[in-house]
Amino acid sequence: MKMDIEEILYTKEQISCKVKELGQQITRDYNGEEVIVIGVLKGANIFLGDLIREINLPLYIDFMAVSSYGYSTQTSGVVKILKDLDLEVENKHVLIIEDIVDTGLTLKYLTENLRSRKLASLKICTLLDKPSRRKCDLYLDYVGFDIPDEFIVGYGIDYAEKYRNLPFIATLKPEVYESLS
Ligand SMILES: O=P(O)(O)OC[C@H]1O[C@H](OP(=O)(O)OP(=O)(O)O)[C@H](O)[C@@H]1O
Ligand code: HPA
Ligand SMILES: [Mg+2]
Repeated sequence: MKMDIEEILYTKEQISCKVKELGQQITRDYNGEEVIVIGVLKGANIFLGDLIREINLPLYIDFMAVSSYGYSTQTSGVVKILKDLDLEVENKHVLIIEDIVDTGLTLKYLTENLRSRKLASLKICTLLDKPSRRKCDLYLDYVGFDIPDEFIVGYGIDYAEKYRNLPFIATLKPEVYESLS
């Protein structure tokens, strides 16, 4: 996989430092309240695993699976719920954990869906934000890094389901996309 990498944007150490910072900020802001974190599968899985161990609050974990990118670098724009929550979220503080916000369409859909469930509060935490690509209005409560308009992989994030296990965040060489498209 190493030979597919063009540039490392964030190393394992830089990610770990940012995850600690986010965890501390979330711990302070919720002030001892119980929180349900919702990971958006599959991309957020690794970030969620690291982040929750930096959050010192009574915490419950659930997951939702939605998909819009499939095997492409372009969103289909159509978001489908593939797996819904197991936990009851009415009157609960809910924190959505995402790996990356790009067009924002995935989270726009998810937040609208969750808001109808009478939560006590709803916030979003994303490790990466690509604001230049946004196609809708979306407020992000916690953001790790703002990134430029480049397709990235690693630390849970895939291209055609590959590269999720890279411990860093990186761009791929152009020929990798050509060979898979
Ligand atoms: O802001 P958007 O343009 O909607 O893109 C962001 C979403 O796209 C990716 O997920 P994807 O649908 O590829 O599924 P995955 O998490 O299983 O990789 C990523 O993990 C975010 O959930
Ligand atoms: O930059 C990206 N990389 C991988 N998956 C994605 N889904 C949205 N943006 C991206
Ligand atoms: Mg993906």
